[in-house]
Amino acid sequence: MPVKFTKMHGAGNDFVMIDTISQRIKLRPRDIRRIADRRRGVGCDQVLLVEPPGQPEADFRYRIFNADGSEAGQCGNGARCFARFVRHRRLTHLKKMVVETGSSLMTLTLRDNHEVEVDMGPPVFSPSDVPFNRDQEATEYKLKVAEEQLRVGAVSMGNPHAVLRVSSVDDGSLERLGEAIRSHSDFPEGTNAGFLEVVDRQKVRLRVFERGVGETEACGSGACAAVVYGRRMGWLDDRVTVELTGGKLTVQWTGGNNPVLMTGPTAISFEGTVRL
Ligand SMILES: N[C@@H](CCC[C@H](N)C(=O)O)C(=O)O
Repeated sequence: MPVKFTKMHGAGNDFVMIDTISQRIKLRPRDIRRIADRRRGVGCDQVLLVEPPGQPEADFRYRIFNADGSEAGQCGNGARCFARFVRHRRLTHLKKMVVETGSSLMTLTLRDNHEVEVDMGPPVFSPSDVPFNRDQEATEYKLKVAEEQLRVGAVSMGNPHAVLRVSSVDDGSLERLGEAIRSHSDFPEGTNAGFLEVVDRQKVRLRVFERGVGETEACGSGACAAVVYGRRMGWLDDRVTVELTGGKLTVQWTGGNNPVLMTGPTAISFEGTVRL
């Protein structure tokens, strides 16, 4: 079966976008894995499926699948690419649109120079909603990984994130720790693991080991979770530049129940057809 796709990325977090409105197709987890395979398929961190909206307030709906075939509730960089994709494919003339994902309704705004701002909604801290196996909500928790006692923030941005402050993201042990945190049994649905280096109150460096993928060049929801945690801990201001391996994002959060705003680049790499 031939399936048309557009390959995109946001700061190096790469996506295969498939319009299932004009192509009447159903993809199984094994099809997703095949498409995401960097040797046997197109190659990407996530496959995003564009669908007609389910809720009346939404202009579109999209589903997010990690490279391993698992479905996720949120994808910040994917949301930016999604807004650019539906404009590029002339599926809408809107520059501001409401989009439904597995976990929320989000407002996406196209800005100049192919930048897109995403209103990610308020962060969620209640452990049962992250989900994270703790009885009491806290800004920071102890987490035992192998023999080490770590301190992490646990935040849901529509998907689960554990964030750990480190003195340098260039530390050689982060890969091992990232893998161990991603699959830690205290996160019953797994988690994305972010390592945050605070450069100053308005600038951080971040590496993210994503659930269902491994280390990615950027993670939009991970950038939001890291800034939220850093601001709650009193290390960061309301507006922060997040430097990831693949590029920079700007995250703004004024605290409390206010939404987290994330702005960053989008790029179209190529278009093609994959045979499943
Ligand atoms: N790359 C994303 C996050 C994608 C989903 C994540 N791996 C999960 O399983 O929760 C982003 O930019 O937010």
